[in-house]
Amino acid sequence: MTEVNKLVQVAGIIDAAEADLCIGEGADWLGFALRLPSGKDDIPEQDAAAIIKGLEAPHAGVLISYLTDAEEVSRFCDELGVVAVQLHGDVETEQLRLLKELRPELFVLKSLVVKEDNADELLKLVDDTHPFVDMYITDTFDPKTGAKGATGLTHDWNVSAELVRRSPKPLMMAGGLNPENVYDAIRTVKPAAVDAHTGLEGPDGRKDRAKVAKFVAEARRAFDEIG
Ligand SMILES: O=C(O)c1ccccc1N[C@@H]1O[C@H](COP(=O)(O)O)[C@@H](O)[C@H]1O
Repeated sequence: MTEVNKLVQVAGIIDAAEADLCIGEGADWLGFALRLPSGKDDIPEQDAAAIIKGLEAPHAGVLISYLTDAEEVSRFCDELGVVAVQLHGDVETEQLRLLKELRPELFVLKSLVVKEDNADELLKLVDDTHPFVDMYITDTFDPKTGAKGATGLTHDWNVSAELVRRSPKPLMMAGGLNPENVYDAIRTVKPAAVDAHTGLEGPDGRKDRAKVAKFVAEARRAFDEIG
């Protein structure tokens, strides 16, 4: 697995062509959002599994999920062949503990959904869960829709920076990142990794090659500068 530092992830992969495009332009990890509460996944599970199984290290597939039950998460990760899972639901700490016990080798990312004034709540979540989490991922709450992922919205980067300073585990920064803001985001927040979904899409809803290429290049430039 890629060293989980200076890592660039692209989320919301919808088919093999898009996966090839992202890997070709230098992304490290690919995120697949599956079993979404809406019931409208962008890619069939068997297609995601086939892409994930074809990825060669250091590239890896990541399950993006709202599942909250450790055994269900573990089974689904097995079916897909992922080495990492990103948990966006309200997972109880006990389920995170159980997941680590069941699957110590599985790389677990837990989302921290930044709202207007929930920084203290997120810091407490980090305090409670960090022994069972490998990396945190920020995301942005959209108060208009109640959405907690892939909103395309940025949040207060001061909160992200505070989370990076206070968390004993590394942090992947996400939420409204795009080729134009990722350089400043990394220099301001100093995360270990970055991730983007909607900011890399063209008007057709597919990943835009030029946007992915610039996102990766700008992220690498900023990571090199922060050392
Ligand atoms: O990618 C998705 O479809 C998704 C669905 C449900 C929860 C999270 C999801 N993706 C994560 O959201 C962040 C931020 O997205 P955006 O860049 O603001 O559009 C993205 O990095 C994914 O990890």
